[in-house]
Amino acid sequence: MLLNETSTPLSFASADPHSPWATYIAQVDRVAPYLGHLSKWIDTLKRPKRVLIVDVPIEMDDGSVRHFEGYRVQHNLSRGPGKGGIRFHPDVTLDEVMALSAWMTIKTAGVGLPFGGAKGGVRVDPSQLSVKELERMTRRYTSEIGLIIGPQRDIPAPDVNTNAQVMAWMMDTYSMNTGATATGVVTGKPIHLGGSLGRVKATGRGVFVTGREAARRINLPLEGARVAVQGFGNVGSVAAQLFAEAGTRIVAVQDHSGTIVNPAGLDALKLGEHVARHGGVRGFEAAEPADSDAFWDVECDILIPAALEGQIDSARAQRIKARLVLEGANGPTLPEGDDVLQERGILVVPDVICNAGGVTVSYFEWVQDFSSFFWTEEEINVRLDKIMTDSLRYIWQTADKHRITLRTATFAVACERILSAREERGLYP
Ligand SMILES: NC(=O)C1=CN([C@@H]2O[C@H](COP(=O)(O)OP(=O)(O)OC[C@H]3O[C@@H](n4cnc5c(N)ncnc54)[C@H](O)[C@@H]3O)[C@@H](O)[C@H]2O)C=CC1
Ligand SMILES: O=C(O)CCC(=O)C(=O)O
Repeated sequence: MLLNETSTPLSFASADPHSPWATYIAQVDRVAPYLGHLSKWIDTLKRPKRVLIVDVPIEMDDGSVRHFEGYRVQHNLSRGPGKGGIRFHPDVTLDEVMALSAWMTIKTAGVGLPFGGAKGGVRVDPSQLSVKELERMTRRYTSEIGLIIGPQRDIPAPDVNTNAQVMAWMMDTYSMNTGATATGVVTGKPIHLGGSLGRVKATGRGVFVTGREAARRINLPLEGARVAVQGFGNVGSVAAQLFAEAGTRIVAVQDHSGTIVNPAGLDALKLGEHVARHGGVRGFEAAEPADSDAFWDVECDILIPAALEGQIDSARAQRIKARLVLEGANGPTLPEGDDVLQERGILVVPDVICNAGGVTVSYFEWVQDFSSFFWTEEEINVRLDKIMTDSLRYIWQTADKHRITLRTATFAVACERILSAREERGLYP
């Protein structure tokens, strides 16, 4: 009988100790002492199950041909098909997609969804492509990863710089290639194509729900609380709007275009309209521009990083004024940043539970597509709220029991589920 797993080091992970994959590995190492006998399977979590690197050549509008590098990583499939978004960004790397897929494994298990973890990406700046070029690239990428995705195998969804239109092209391409309409192959689709009501706002809504519960526990009234948000895309804008509706003041927003502040609170809906028109927060009239680094010194009660990874290192963690950090983004805090925030008594609701609202409603979409029976938005929001609230409560009990952070507690809850499934399936799931 095999007692312990051993593994050779991965040859394709980045050597950078601050890379997203290195961050994920440090987080897994922290949970090992809380896994009991299951810790002998932990190497399973330190290696992606399957990594696909694809060449995506497309014809540009001027007739030239350009090649883009794309990835789909299935980190773990012990509990069900792979699930996770697709990112289009010029800085996408394999290391990053591996980490994002691994965080999906933890996230789906942490909220009890019957999925494993996967993620995909293309190294491209989509703002430099025409709509037709973007469509051609999406379709070619989908055909290339068509080898490993499918409604029962691995189900992509939106992430940074991808949206319902991109999901529609992916669904159509997969359906053409397989010869039958397959709505369940992606989630986050337009409503007419089997998309779910509530999916667009689901991730931001989940950030709000977990934030509301965490604020209640630390006796932080939302009425009048000051909120700073980094990233005003799908996740950040919806979270900001829901927090504003709950009576908070949005005092600072940063995105790729700039940083704006207004200590009296800015109108999140109007800012959303400005971003839709101008492509970023820069130039919003009802706020002052600020230096990008000054964002980390802003006087606030709640900080919502909702942009990219690796934003909160130990130096920034020393400067943050908030009492509560809600990780809308995946991987925004480095392990050393986590340590500083913990020492300073700043509560972090980690990505792997905080932003799980998106994949939860993706699960609802997948279920609705299979049953061809669609729910009302109210049903979706009520079920989402319950899953997020119940999951956070259980994670909090685990954190209290072991006196560990919410991040390590979410990993403990999730890893227990993943590694039990692995053990029950046998040696080689
Ligand atoms: N869309 C979804 O359903 C989910 C997204 N997430 C995570 O949330 C984060 C944001 O994703 P989305 O809102 O979907 O993407 P998005 O593409 O809609 O928005 C991204 C936002 O980040 C900003 N940004 C980009 N680079 C930046 C920089 N260097 N500094 C400051 N801001 C910058 C952009 O300006 C934009 O406002 C990502 O970490 C993503 O993985 C997590 C769970 C689900
Ligand atoms: O909705 C999904 O399936 C995945 C969303 C995602 O990529 C994430 O939670 O990071």
